Amino acid sequence: MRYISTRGEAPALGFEDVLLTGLAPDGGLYVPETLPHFSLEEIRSWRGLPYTELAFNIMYPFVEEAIPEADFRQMLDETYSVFAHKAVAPLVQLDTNEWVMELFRGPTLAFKDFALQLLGRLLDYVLEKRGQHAVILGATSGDTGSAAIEGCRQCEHVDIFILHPYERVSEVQRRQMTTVQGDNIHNIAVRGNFDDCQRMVKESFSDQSFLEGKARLAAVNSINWARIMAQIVYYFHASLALGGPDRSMAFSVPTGNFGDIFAGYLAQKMGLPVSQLVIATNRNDILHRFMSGNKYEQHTLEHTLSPSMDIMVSSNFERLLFDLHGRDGQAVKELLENAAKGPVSIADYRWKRARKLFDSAAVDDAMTCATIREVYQQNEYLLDPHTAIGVRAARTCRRDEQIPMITLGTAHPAKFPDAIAESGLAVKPDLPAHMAELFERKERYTVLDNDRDGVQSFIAKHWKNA
Ligand SMILES: Cc1ncc(COP(=O)(O)O)c(C=O)c1O
Ligand SMILES: N[C@@H](CCOP(=O)(O)O)C(=O)O
Repeated sequence: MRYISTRGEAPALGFEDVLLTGLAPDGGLYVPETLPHFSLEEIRSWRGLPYTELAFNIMYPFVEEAIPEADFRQMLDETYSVFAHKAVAPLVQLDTNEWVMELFRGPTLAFKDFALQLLGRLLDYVLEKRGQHAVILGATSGDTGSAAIEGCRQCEHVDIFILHPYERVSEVQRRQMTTVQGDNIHNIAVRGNFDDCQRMVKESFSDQSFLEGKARLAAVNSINWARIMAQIVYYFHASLALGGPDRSMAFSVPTGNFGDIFAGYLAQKMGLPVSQLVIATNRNDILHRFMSGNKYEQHTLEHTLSPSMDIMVSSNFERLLFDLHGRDGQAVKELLENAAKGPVSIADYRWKRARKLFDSAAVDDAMTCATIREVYQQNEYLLDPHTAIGVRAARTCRRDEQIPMITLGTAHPAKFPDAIAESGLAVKPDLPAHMAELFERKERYTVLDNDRDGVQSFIAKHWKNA
């Protein structure tokens, strides 16, 4: 399997190099040159398999040239054994043909654990094999950071630097990152927003000279193909649990960086019958405005009750644009260069092709709270604000009541007690036992200005072998 860049100018790479490279040198994102395709018969034969077996069947074609079967199986066993539910991603029914898939039963209580528990193991495996050390640099709006730290903290061959927007993540999210002790773990609160953090990360990958050639950067954000790969699996898992592939499914996906929903799009391309994908955004609704009106235009980023989705420059949207433009990297490059200067549209027939599968809705804070209340009153089931946006968008955009609609439950409500309080419910979601003392643990982080050079100097000074 070879991987090519969405900007068309970087050399194609194999899995190991894609894993370690993160962002392509031409600024693009790597995607597989061709996707594996599974027949309905083959998918049907996976019914009832444990999650790890399913994960192996779906992911192995992407990694087989780099990792022997037994080693990959072992990594998957270790990865999914840390989840608190036997089903790994259990489904909860809200109504007839309406479900939430709980993706927050991993150690840091968000869907990021599915990929980052695996990514840590993959990185360690490959770095060990090559005798190399890497400096992990990631940006987080709250959840990727803690999942990356948890997934990579045991890795012998990495230092981890995570940038989060200062005072723009929930207190639980911040403490999940800043209370993990370790000489190789560095949390930086940037006086800016998530887009600023993500921009710094991408610019640092493009020019790594600040590390003076002594180390290479590795990515934990969904710019790293391995993140997307692991997120494809749970679409198959949900479908198989509800009668797929003999019936089609619809998914509603709380969306920010477009990684999770892009994984759903790939699942469909790999043979899973998916009839609808709903892009569910908060007030930072650039993707909804594009999907509903073919206008891609950046607005000022706003702070909402769903902070993990406070994202305007949505990385993985580039991967979809690449497909919509017939995999013409030059066209994507020009489009994104223009998008940085002002509003852009794509050819109408390309946009209409996207609309066959995708719908979208933007949900504001008041509606998020109303949905948390509504579902709690109907089902005694507490949604986190991101999942609530998914449920509201699912109910708004549903095309066919006969088709199961599955909202991805992306985070545990205990991560966002302020949003739950704001919804007016008198319930306080408890943190699980392993996080019971979170508020007593000592925090360690550094606040830096929104200045790339300052952040890079900090990294250059603090990584282990600097
Ligand atoms: C809880 C939660 N929900 C939804 C999202 C959006 O996912 P994506 O960025 O893959 O679109 C994120 C972060 O990205 C998140 O942390
Ligand atoms: N919501 C994310 C933002 C980063 O997204 P990623 O999927 O590209 O890592 C977060 O919680 O950090």
